[in-house]
Amino acid sequence: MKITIGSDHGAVELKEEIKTVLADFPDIEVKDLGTFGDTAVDYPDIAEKVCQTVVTGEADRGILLCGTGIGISIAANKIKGIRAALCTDVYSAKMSREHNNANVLAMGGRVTGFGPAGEIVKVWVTTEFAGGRHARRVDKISALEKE
Ligand SMILES: O=C(CO)[C@H](O)[C@H](O)COP(=O)(O)O
Repeated sequence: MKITIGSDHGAVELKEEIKTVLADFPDIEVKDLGTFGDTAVDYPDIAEKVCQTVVTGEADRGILLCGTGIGISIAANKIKGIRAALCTDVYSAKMSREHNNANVLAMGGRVTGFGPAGEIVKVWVTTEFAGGRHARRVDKISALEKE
């Protein structure tokens, strides 16, 4: 699985931690689109860069981080084809895959600690979409993009 990751300046350290967690998954290839330092950047720009790789198929999924995860998930969900889930707990992360087929995981570097974030990422990358009744609902989300 190819995963593109990106953060604003509010979550650079969490991004590094998540890359360490994902390094334990031999089948996962991670591409980091930044940011890489303390200099402030605007989270919609990062959301756009990462989400473009998902909608074009260059990446299978994306992980987006900002201070709270809120702004970057709002921005991501403006992009057609993106289903970004802001997660602060393992159960939501699991359901975001199983029920919502989320193709982007968002978290907040100023909200979620390294330990919980690692557990969230692990379950998010290993949980498959359940389909069935959930597919009908996800299709209805896609239909909303056309309205
Ligand atoms: O969480 C965020 C968006 O939801 C951003 O990381 C946050 O707004 C950045 O703030 P600042 O420029 O004060 O570091």
